[in-house]
Amino acid sequence: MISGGGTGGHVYPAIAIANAFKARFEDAEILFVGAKGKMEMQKVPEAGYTIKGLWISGLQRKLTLDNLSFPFKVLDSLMKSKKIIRRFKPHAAVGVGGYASGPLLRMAVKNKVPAIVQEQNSYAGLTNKMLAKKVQKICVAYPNMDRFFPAEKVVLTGNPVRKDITELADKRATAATHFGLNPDLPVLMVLGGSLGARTLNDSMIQNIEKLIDSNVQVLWQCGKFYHTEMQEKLAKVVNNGSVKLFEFLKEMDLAYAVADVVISRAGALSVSELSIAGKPTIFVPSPNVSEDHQTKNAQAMVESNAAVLVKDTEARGSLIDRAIELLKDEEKKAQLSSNIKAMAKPNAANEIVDEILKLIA
Ligand SMILES: CC(=O)N[C@H]1[C@@H](OP(=O)(O)OP(=O)(O)OC[C@H]2O[C@@H](n3ccc(=O)[nH]c3=O)[C@H](O)[C@@H]2O)O[C@H](CO)[C@@H](O)[C@@H]1O
Repeated sequence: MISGGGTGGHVYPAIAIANAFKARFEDAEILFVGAKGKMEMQKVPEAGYTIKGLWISGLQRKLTLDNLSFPFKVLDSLMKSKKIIRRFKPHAAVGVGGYASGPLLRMAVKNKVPAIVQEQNSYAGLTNKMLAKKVQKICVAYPNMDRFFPAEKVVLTGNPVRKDITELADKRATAATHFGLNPDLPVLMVLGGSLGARTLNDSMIQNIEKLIDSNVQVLWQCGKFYHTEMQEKLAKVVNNGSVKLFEFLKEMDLAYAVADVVISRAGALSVSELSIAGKPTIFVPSPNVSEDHQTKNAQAMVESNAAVLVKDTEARGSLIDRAIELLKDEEKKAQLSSNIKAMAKPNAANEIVDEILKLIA
């Protein structure tokens, strides 16, 4: 049983673990448990798995009507989790962070189901911190996570990444055809995390003409909340077809394969995937996340000269110029590519499956 979600940064590692488990045990039965109305309720069935939804959300920092219903939601989710666990009788439960994994994993532990959590970030999330005392193992992606978790439970596996993203060699030509790009001209990919990023979108709109004049082609993922607005704004500037706007990229492997330089938020999974893909990257960490954890995620890369960091507050001014400069600098691109690749942990999903199997045994 695998539980969690809310954003791509939780959902895709969950799917990667399920796929790695299925690859070893074809007949394994896997059930996902997510939060009603959240991204996992759509993405998990698309990946071929069954998911059940709990009525659960986060606690808001200010007093809202939603907060009044929070205790009821927790109680309802705990009861529903208990029922789901009793019916499905899992051999193990894995929590990937996000609202639903709290009640599900608590109930799993209470019902003596071996339990693991997977923490994607260099700064531990609230749900995982609460579960840490109860579960048997905590699979992490960054060193020194015993600041948050009992040291004897921590295993450094890296973040589980979808298999197609670990196999990019020879996909560039197919990818260029797929996106309608000229394989001989440079490609910039702009990635705002699973939900899109206002700063990156504004920087793009302000600089479209500069990019086109520099012969740069762009794969620009703007996020579902910004799509209509960006489409309208893009229609007003001259676009010779070399700027491709997407609400959400389904074929991330192809997008990574064709990108020469990437501008990205520093969500944990983006960082892990870009490392595996070996892409020269400019990270613009989101300032809107707890404890500024995206800056911490990106910092590890920057300290190893494996990526460039531009602060969110400075992005509107200089980001696109720096990307154009980097696209032209072959030496710097090669150096960043080889250094970021050295940080990759492409076997994480399999190592997590090993940990699950040890617990079951
Ligand atoms: C705003 C916010 O709360 N962000 C958090 C969220 O990130 P968020 O979900 O935004 O970002 P991540 O970078 O961790 O993961 C994004 C995932 O979505 C996929 N993807 C993205 C765009 C797209 O068009 N298509 C696509 O498939 C990526 O390939 C990746 O697998 O969870 C991460 C992991 O806990 C945290 O580090 C982030 O700080």
